[in-house]
Amino acid sequence: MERLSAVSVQNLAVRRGGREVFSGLSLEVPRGQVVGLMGPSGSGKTTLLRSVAGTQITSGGVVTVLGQPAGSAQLRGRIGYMTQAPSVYDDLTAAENLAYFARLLGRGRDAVEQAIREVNLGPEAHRPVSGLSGGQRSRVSLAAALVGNPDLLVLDEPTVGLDPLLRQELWKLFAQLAERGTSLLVSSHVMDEASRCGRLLLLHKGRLLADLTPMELLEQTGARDADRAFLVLLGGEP
Ligand SMILES: Nc1ncnc2c1ncn2[C@@H]1O[C@H](COP(=O)(O)OP(=O)(O)OP(=O)(O)O)[C@@H](O)[C@H]1O
Repeated sequence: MERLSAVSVQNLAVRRGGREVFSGLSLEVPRGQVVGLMGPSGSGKTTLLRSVAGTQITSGGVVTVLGQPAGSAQLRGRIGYMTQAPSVYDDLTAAENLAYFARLLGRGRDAVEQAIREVNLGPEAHRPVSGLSGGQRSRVSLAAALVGNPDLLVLDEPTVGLDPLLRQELWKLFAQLAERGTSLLVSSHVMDEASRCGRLLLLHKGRLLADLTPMELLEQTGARDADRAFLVLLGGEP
């Protein structure tokens, strides 16, 4: 099972700020699919993504990423991680940022140009990041995660602040990347994005509530849409 998974989480325990976020969380992220990590604010999505990226201190359990322990040096360059806060240099242009990250990862100019094309940045790529809109900045961060052509993309709410057209374009890009064999773990609290995923992991209060396809989510709950389905899974809790 583990060898076939992009990510395998077993009995993960994490405490943050003296509070238990996870106590024995286990789940698998299959390879070559867009897996949506869904759940309300505070359910633990970011904490799980940090654990996968190897930036979260854990207090128990095992997280295996592409067959290696999370955070190990061999994974550098094989994972692209886009955090919620933009993680690029404000005083550089998008293209300069990407050239810098590409150099760190041993990639050339073509990787920079491809990443700019993929996130549809266009002329904004040559303006300092400080002068870009929120949506443009988040696309620069996404391009920075893509520039190493990683096997696994870990994206923390990548579509927040984007207009519906851009959101649609990005979900199309995610599907194309998965078709090429990239594994994607994408968090969102917007349940209508659930239908765009190949598989869903639903988190609630640090527990895995469901691991299913969008179709199964609707079938199993009898709900008309993902928003209502989630409420049904919560037992009618608002
Ligand atoms: N820096 C921190 N210090 C202490 N506790 C934190 C910290 N960050 C998050 N937490 C707590 O950890 C729990 C999980 O938070 P997390 O950010 O992983 O949730 P989330 O599902 O990503 O939420 P959101 O959708 O709002 O980003 C929450 O109860 C939160 O209060």
